[in-house]
Amino acid sequence: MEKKIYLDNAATTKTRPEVVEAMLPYFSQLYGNPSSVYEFASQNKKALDEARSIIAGAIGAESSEVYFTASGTEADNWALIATAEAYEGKGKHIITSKIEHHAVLHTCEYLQKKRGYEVTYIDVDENGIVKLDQLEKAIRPTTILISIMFANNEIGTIQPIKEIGAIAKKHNILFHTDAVQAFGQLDINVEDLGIDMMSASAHKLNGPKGIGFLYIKKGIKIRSFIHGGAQERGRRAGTENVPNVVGFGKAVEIAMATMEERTKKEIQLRDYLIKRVLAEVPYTRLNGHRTMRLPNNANFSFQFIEGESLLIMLDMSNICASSGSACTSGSLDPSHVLLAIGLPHEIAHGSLRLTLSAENTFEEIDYTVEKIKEIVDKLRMMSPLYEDFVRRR
Ligand SMILES: Cc1ncc(COP(=O)(O)O)c(C=O)c1O
Ligand code: FES
Repeated sequence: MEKKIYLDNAATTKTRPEVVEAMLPYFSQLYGNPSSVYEFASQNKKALDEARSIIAGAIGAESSEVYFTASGTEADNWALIATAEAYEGKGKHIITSKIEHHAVLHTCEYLQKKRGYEVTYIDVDENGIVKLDQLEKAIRPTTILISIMFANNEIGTIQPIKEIGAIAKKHNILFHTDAVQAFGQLDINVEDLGIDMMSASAHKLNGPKGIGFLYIKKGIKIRSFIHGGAQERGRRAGTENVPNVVGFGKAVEIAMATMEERTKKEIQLRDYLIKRVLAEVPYTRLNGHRTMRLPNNANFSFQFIEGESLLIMLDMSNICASSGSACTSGSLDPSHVLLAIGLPHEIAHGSLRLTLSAENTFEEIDYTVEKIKEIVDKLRMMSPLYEDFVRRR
């Protein structure tokens, strides 16, 4: 098979042709600065407003509560750092989980090490669900923020967001969620779920790279993050990336219109893949929750092998996959998420993340399963651990 089989949609997705088309005029003909007063530039201002309104509508928010950022990472940094600064008077304690993306974890470490904050990292159970009793017990009078991701980027586990929102509200604490993987895959209504702040990113839902947003509920006292001009209601300065914002709006419009049909297809492909791999590859486990998981995520651990070797050999078979999150796949440390769900180091190392799209086919899944079987067999034959296991059996 010559064609690439792309099974890494949690890392990024293909920008849809309709999105590219919507963006193009804003590079060429419509290049005005949205802050300028003349008629020519007002079209840019209008385009920003339209995209903001589409995005706000998609999460049950008002346009004035959506702030564009350069990435999901920036939105996470903003939510955490600016809340820390604005609520310092109340206290310096933050609660998060052990399985957050590094955009949250490394920002928490920064606040701990450089700014004197205390951070509690809540455990998850074997399926990756945050322990709610532990979360509630961790709350102190000085707690200013709970930040728990909507759905995990590695194992796909979806958190009980509504329950977490209710706990935060009961204790009068702000609740931020990193919904970078969830937005476009799951129904989200910030009001119903009790979310005060939410991060998202366009390139995970067939939009362009380098554009995200932070939802900040009306009335929340949160500081500006980038200082300068009056863009984004004075809270995030810098001339807006109009083409990217337009592309984000278009991607969200399409994602919302296609969500039901698209995720139904993804779930069929995902469940077929999971069923075949678990049935046909011995000494294999599925990581993450069986049902409370993103429609397109499958994450396996294969005993006695190295995930890195598996990835390289899949690549030679034209299959794009990942062994963890994109930025850590270059490192040899096992994933913090797989360790947090209780996997021993050697099993965490033998993991593979396959994240599908509705454009994948059953034929591609069949080919992938055959390749996995072949490669896992080959790697096990070369593994001293496997040899040892077989001898002792
Ligand atoms: C859960 C989660 N948060 C944050 C990010 C970062 O988003 P961005 O790539 O837009 O910076 C990612 C992307 O890998 C993610 O999966
Ligand atoms: S920094 Fe992105 S996954 Fe770690």
